[in-house]
Amino acid sequence: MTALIAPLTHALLGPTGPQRVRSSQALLVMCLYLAFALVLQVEVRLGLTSEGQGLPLTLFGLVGCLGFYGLIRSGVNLRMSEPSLTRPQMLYSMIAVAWAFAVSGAPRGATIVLMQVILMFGLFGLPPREGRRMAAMGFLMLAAVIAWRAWTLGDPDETRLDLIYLLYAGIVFTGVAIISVRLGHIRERLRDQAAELKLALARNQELATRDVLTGLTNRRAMLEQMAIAACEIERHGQPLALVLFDLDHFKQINDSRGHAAGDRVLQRFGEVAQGEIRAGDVLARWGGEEFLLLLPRTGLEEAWRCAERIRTRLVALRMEGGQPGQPLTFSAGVSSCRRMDQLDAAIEAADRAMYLAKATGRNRTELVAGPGLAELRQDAVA
Ligand SMILES: Nc1nc2c(ncn2[C@@H]2O[C@H](COP(=O)(O)OP(=O)(O)OP(=O)(O)O)[C@@H](O)[C@H]2O)c(=O)[nH]1
Repeated sequence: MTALIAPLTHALLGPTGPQRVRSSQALLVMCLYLAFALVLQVEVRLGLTSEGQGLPLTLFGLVGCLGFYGLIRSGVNLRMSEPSLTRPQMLYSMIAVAWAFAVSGAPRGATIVLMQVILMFGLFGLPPREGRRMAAMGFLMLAAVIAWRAWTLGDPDETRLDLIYLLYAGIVFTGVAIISVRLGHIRERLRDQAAELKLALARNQELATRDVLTGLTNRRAMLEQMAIAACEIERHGQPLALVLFDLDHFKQINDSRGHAAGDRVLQRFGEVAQGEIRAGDVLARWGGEEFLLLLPRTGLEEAWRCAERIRTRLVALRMEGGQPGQPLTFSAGVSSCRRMDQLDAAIEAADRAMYLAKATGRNRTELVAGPGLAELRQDAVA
């Protein structure tokens, strides 16, 4: 049974998404209309409405329902300024109801309820002002039909009754207009709350992924970024490189010039390094005075050059370092990773290389092992 229902639903409503919602609403309106046509037939059978007047109205409604469903199901509505077709559907239905008021005999007053149902549909799909405009239009349609009836029938009793119906319609439609204003306020509040929530989420995301002092990516977010970059290796086959920076003699900056000065140095280093890397690279504050640079699709040599570029730039700025008379410098370790499962080992290798740089005199960039380092260094100096 379910095997039958799913393709049938798909054929009737189309794939999921806004178009399916529109198709199902058009079908729902068609069902309501069929119920209305049935009641109209009962009126005809009971002799309250003439058959000659009931049939064209039934056809009018049916053509409208099928037409709107066809427009939506075929996707033609997507080329229109209002793909939901709420306004034209409402107008069409209101004309049908006004027509029903014109041709129904004694039960015509009940058609006002139908007009109300149509306006209620509009409450959800239209802005409040449009909803009010529709209510006014419904009222005017009824008034026009009543005027036409008074003109053609010339029966004062019927006209008096019609005017009473019109007054009731006025009350009902005013009520709908008031509800539309209230709904509009609720919708506005919901929109504001959704915007605030979005903002709060973005702020939370920022707090969760950024280092408060430097504004750089924090350690937790960096781990995620590295995992993503490592996954990418498997797709395009190019390695990723890591550079771990540790500012030299940083403790002495704190000790001699104070913690706030140390903070400013950390911030400044972040800015300088950030200015020297490519858009796809990620610089993170890894710990106290340690920074980790992730370079996707980059080999060891290129990463080493990048670290040296940052070092040259930093030294050129001649920021005051921890040692008296010496500029701020860093020691850095470079490593790379060619497989996802090598990522932890690559972080450790960068750490070991950084300690090697410290141990061999600071203010330098090291690789833990591997050939080519001497040549790299010579190239960099040249
Ligand atoms: N101002 C400031 N200092 C920090 C922060 N985080 C860590 N530190 C300090 O950074 C210093 C790191 O000192 P050490 O690990 O001894 O290293 P160092 O003095 O840079 O010496 P070497 O690394 O051997 O060159 C410590 O004094 C920490 O208190 C921070 O957010 N702000």
